[in-house]
Amino acid sequence: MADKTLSAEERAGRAFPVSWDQFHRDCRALTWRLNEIGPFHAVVAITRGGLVPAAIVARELGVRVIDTICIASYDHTKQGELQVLKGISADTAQLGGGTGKGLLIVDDLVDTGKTGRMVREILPDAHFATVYAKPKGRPLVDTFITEVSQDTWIFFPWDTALSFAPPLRDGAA
Ligand SMILES: O=P(O)(O)OC[C@H]1O[C@H](OP(=O)(O)OP(=O)(O)O)[C@H](O)[C@@H]1O
Ligand SMILES: O=c1[nH]c(=O)c2nc[nH]c2[nH]1
Ligand SMILES: [Mg+2]
Repeated sequence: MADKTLSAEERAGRAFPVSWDQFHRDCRALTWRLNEIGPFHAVVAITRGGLVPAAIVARELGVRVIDTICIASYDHTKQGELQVLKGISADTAQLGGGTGKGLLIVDDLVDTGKTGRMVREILPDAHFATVYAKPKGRPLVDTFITEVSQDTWIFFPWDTALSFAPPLRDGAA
């Protein structure tokens, strides 16, 4: 049984650090795929992690209508109850005909799929794209670029900073 005293990051065990450069390249690769599926009336970013890929994807696709759906679940690395803090605007809802048809939802990743499931309930006909996907969340995503194992924690460039790494012979992992 999973140890509830450990954070998701501690349970993950493995680390997958992503640089800005890598993230930008992965977002562009995602857009190549999405470009074959669109056009989309608007991009809906799941904040906050979806804001960065949404900006890059919208720029590449030439989409200028961008909205947000604001969901909070993880307090740093512990996932709690999902809270929708803000939904999409009436204008965006109208563009998607009420069910999200022709809208592109963007997030940085799916992990357990809890966030994605909630967004799918709100906009069932929207296209859901993430840059990274872990196996549990993968079935919820229409398009993604890289799958990482469930026991991996992805470190995004906006959550990290460059720091000194001791040489391997001094015991660094
Ligand atoms: O598939 P799940 O297990 O639901 O996890 C994925 C979600 O978790 C993270 O967001 P978080 O709630 O940490 O908020 P943030 O985007 O503001 O960092 C991430 O950006 C996804 O939105
Ligand atoms: O920065 C993050 N990395 C992850 O792997 C993850 N999973 C859920 N939420 C997450 N946030
Ligand atoms: Mg998020």
